[in-house]
Amino acid sequence: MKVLKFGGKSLANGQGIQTVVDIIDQKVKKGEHITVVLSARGTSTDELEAILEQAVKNENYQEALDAFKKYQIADFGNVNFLEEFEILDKLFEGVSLLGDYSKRIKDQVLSQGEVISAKLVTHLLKERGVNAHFTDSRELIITDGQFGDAQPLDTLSKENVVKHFEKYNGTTVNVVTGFIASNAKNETTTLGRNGSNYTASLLANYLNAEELQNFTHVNGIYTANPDLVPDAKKIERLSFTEANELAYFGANILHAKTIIPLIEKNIPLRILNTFDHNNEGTLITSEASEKGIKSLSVLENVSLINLEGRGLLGKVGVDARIFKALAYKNISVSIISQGSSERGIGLVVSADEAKQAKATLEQEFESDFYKRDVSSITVEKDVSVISIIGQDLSTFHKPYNALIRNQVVPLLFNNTVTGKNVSLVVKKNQLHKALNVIHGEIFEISKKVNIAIFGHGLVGGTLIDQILTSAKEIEKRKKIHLNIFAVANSRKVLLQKNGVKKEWRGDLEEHGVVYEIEEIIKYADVHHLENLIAIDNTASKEFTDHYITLVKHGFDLVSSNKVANTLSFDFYKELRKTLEENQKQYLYETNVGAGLPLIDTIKLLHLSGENITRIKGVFSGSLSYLFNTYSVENRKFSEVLQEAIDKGFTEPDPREDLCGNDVGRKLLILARELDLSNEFEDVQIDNLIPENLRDGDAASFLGRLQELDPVYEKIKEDQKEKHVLRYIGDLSGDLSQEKGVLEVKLVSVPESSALGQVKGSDSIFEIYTESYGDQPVVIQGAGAGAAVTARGVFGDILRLTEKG
Ligand SMILES: NC(=O)C1=CN([C@@H]2O[C@H](COP(=O)(O)OP(=O)(O)OC[C@H]3O[C@@H](n4cnc5c(N)ncnc54)[C@H](O)[C@@H]3O)[C@@H](O)[C@H]2O)C=CC1
Ligand SMILES: N[C@@H](CC=O)C(=O)O
Repeated sequence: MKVLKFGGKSLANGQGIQTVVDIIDQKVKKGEHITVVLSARGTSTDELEAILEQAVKNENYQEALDAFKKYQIADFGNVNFLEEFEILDKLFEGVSLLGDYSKRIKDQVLSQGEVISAKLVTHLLKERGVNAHFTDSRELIITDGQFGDAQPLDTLSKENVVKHFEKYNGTTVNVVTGFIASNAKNETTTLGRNGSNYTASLLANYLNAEELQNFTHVNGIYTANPDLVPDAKKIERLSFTEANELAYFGANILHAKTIIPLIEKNIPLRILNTFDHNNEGTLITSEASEKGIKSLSVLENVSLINLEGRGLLGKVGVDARIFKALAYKNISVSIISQGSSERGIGLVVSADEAKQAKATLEQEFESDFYKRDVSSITVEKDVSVISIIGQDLSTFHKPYNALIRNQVVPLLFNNTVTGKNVSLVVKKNQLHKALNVIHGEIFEISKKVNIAIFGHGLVGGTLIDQILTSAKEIEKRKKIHLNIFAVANSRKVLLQKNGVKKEWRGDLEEHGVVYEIEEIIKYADVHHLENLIAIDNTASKEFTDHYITLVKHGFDLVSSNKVANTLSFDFYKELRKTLEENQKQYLYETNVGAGLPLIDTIKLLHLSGENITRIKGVFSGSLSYLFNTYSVENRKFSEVLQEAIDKGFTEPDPREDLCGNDVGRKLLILARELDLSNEFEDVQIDNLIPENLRDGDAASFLGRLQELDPVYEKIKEDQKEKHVLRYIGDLSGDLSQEKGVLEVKLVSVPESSALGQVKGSDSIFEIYTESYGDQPVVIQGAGAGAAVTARGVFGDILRLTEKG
């Protein structure tokens, strides 16, 4: 036989109650032998309790009582609830007159909810032709006399149940009231909250059921509450021991006491969804899962009490006094943690008891305050407890580090030695983010990385498209979910917390809003977005002003923009200090050599103690293309320059390349990687723009490109034979000193030399070091272009996700 238990939400008016009847009917038709245990319908128990409170205060409860009755009758006018309604009328009237009620009376009131529920379902089943039998559990389950939370007397109860089921067996479906029972004097008692589940597991035990099916309104037990963690996954199988841990830590679908009768007889428990027939739910058996489960549970509405004092050190019995004083006031402590120095003790209590707990402790430690042994007792009101069940300390660093990276610093944490769980107290306003961060870290579910992209021109736009194209594959291979939640230009931003789609350009036009950087930060905060990365694909100085703010608000940074690394050395250091303080990263591999792995290589060589003595080469992709082509082809300088612009090799303002600033910046960035403290002003630059063309805006300059032609024709002609022009950067001098020599210049080199061999838009970097001697490490390849640069930025994003 299977025992089926239906909860309040399943039995609510409308779809619920009809579905419950359908489920039972179908099982009977299939020939299954079943027994049904029911809770009160909808929120009946809470409503009856509220009416009782109104009655005891002599308030007008009639309206609420009428609403309760109306709900119960609803479309079921032909079911007779007169007896139950009369009982309620009398009980409430009495309570109202007396201005008092006992737990005994309360049990009588609440029990009507289950009686009405079972009576109704029995009636509806009979209408369908099912041989249903209303079974009042008060005639079966006998308890001690403790009203409100009675304990079943097993031998007697079992005898009654077995006898009853012998009498009503075969095709009969017993529809049993959950939650309620009676004592030896035949008075109504109740089994406490979750009592209906308890009734169901007692029946399953007494009747040696093959399975207990608990029908709820959720698909089973999840790795975390899906309302708080959208990525939460259903757990297919659990062991009773694991379920017990979950039950203890607030997974209110289970309660420890309801599992014990099942464990005793090894009866599987399946948690099912009344409203989703196709779902197999979660199966709980005595078999331990191989890997051990992990799950997150949350205690909300708790407060953290902190007791501090130097004089507590080594004092005997402080904890005992805390517990005793609080126990005396019936205040339960869910977590206690104390430093080895015993100077501070933190304890978690229910939020509504925090004020009383503080007062109680202040009274208990009054003389210790006087002696200055205790200095303060404070309450942190808005906190929550997250318990990572199945977590031991060997791998706890992973979720913990992820929390810190996301700027969630737990106020307190503790673990059990054998129970394999770690609990963390966090500020309530960080709960949502903390849960999602931990969840992403401990489950083999994709870790979500939330990206804000600033600048969607050539590089930025290509990057967005590259990410959207590869996102699925990356998620499959690396379990990283790249979510672009913001795309901004200098005027507008498109904000989509679940990620922009391939139509982002049109969406930005249509739904983009004017913004300040603070609003993007706030958006990420309000939507609890974790693992934040801001990408700067602008060429803007103004945007770099936001870097420090972004880092302070938990963003890692990636930039193709070179400006931030070439502002004053003071800013350079301040940014790095802020990054360190906030444990954030800043990656900018594309700043020099676009997608080439240059910065990483130099960093590694330098960090490993390799003495870099000189770096020399063609640093600019656009100018490489310009001079490589112009040197060997019989074309006008202006024509080739326009081609470089059209191919997307130049800066947004091409004069930045031609005036040498772009190469100067790259050189300075490399110098600073070697710990040199040069400023931009230290770079000696050959400006390729003749003086008469330097003033004015970019558009007017582009209109006068032909004026460059005679200048460069002469330079080309003045070269030695078999020589070509190259615009190079050169970092030299004694690089062990504070500053190096940084030069950017146009040179004529033999076409057979390494520099002379460079083709297309390739950059070439010769890195001279002590160990490598005269033979430099050479890195060569495409040094400009939207696709390679965007790919380089993408690489930095992936590097960051791996560091996490
Ligand atoms: N093109 C290339 O080969 C390479 C470019 N880079 C760098 O990539 C960056 C982007 O270059 P492109 O895409 O070619 O430029 P672009 O001019 O095509 O795009 C720049 C974008 O930045 C936006 N923008 C400007 N100021 C902004 C602000 N304050 N806030 C938000 N958005 C702002 C503009 O609206 C535009 O969408 C530059 O810093 C460049 O130095 C780096 C390596 C190679
Ligand atoms: N304009 C730059 C682009 C890469 O940094 C270049 O030409 O190299």
